[in-house]
Amino acid sequence: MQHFLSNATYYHSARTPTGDEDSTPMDMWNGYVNNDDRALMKVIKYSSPTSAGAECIDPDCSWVEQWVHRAGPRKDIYYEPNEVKAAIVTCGGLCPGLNDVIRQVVFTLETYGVKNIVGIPFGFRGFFEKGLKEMPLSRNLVENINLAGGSFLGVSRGGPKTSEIVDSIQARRIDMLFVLGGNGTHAGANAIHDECRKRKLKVSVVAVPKTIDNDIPLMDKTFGFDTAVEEAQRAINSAYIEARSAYHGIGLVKLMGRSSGFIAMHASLSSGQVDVCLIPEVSFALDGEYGVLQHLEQLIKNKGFCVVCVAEAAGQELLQNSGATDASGNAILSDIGVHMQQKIKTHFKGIGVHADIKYIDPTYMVRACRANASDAILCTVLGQNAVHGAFAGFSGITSCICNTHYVYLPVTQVITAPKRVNHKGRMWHRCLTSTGQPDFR
Ligand SMILES: Nc1ncnc2c1ncn2[C@@H]1O[C@H](COP(=O)(O)OP(=O)(O)OP(=O)(O)O)[C@@H](O)[C@H]1O
Ligand SMILES: O=P(O)(O)OC[C@H]1O[C@](O)(CO)[C@@H](O)[C@@H]1O
Ligand SMILES: [Mg+2]
Repeated sequence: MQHFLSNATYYHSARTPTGDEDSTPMDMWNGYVNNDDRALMKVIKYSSPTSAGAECIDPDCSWVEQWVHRAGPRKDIYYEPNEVKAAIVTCGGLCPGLNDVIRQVVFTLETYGVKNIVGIPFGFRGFFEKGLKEMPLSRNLVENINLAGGSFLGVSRGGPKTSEIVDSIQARRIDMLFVLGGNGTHAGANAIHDECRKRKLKVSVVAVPKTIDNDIPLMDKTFGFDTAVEEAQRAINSAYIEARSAYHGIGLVKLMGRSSGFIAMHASLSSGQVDVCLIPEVSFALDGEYGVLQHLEQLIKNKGFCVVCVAEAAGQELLQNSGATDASGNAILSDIGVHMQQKIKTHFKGIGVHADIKYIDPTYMVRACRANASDAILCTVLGQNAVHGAFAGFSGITSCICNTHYVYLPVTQVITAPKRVNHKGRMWHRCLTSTGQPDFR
């Protein structure tokens, strides 16, 4: 999908180099990314599949180069900016940085010369629900939205069928659709892209990977994850202070993560205050000689207090499952935090040892805040690159960071399955070294 219509005017003349900055002759340097530029996805050569965290394509783990499109502005662009109508939609749950991305998408579109920019309110529902009107967007309007958390456009789960969304895209004459969301949203974006191709519509569908869960494969991280970890750390710190100050204090913190334990693992690592970290990727027993409760008993005996961090999806096999799903079809989890709180209380009562349990569930607090510095920068780059990708004529891509480089990945590649913590990987083992916890099996 790359038939170039015009030359890009993305760069301001003030940014054109004077010729002094480097040795590239003035007439050759243009500051644009070449269409054939690629980034290497993986840089470690594992000599054996038994190496810690090895990700091998072949059984013998031979080196396979995987190149991906480098993101950034192209000299030749596919659309006439003044004819473009661009729309932005934010789907799924909230995530720090949504407003930063919306803002950068608007800024970058305007820099290209796009005048018709709209926001679709409340996720994919905004394409369908009567009474939800598209919101005209401009630099002036979005100038300060990054100062607050949430989504300026609103979010939602569930919503219309793909064909209805594409009917709406067609009726609204949208040329570029920027879709901000997690794995569900990416599946939605892919379905929209496919339907547009089927109908031979010239629409660029470009996603930006958002989720505090960090569960989208192939990329270093999703925006919002760092901020969520930082906020989660505050909850752990409070649990630590409460536990440390109480006689036989046990601080218990439950952290979000629908199907993966990245937030729990990273917050445990970064806080350095956690004695036991439980994630869904590693099964554990609560009862018995090698169970968590026995270990807590030892911790209380030996150091007088302890802190436990449990991911919300951990230990689901120990609980009754209602089978219920949310509007997007995601399973509704049973509450492992409350379950553990009760189990710990009962256990210590049963052995006649005093224990003071302080349970903290920060829930939405880790994601309803504004982006921290590192996420704000990531959002800025991903948002700008999303627009460059659309102008380059790409569709069905996501703007992300791989192996520290900014790239475009085909959406189809990132919706295969949610990324999960590798229990044989170095990071999980670092976490175990830090907490000092044994295997609970
Ligand atoms: N397989 C799918 N095909 C088409 N649309 C989908 C699919 N899965 C989810 N969606 C749509 O994508 C939107 C967001 O999905 P979902 O609620 O799962 O959030 P998400 O993008 O995974 O973000 P979060 O990380 O917050 O859960 C919803 O409106 C949902 O209807
Ligand atoms: O926003 P809701 O529907 O309450 O969903 C909560 C879920 O969303 C997330 O915050 C992001 O996927 C998960 O960590 C959590 O399980
Ligand atoms: Mg999801």
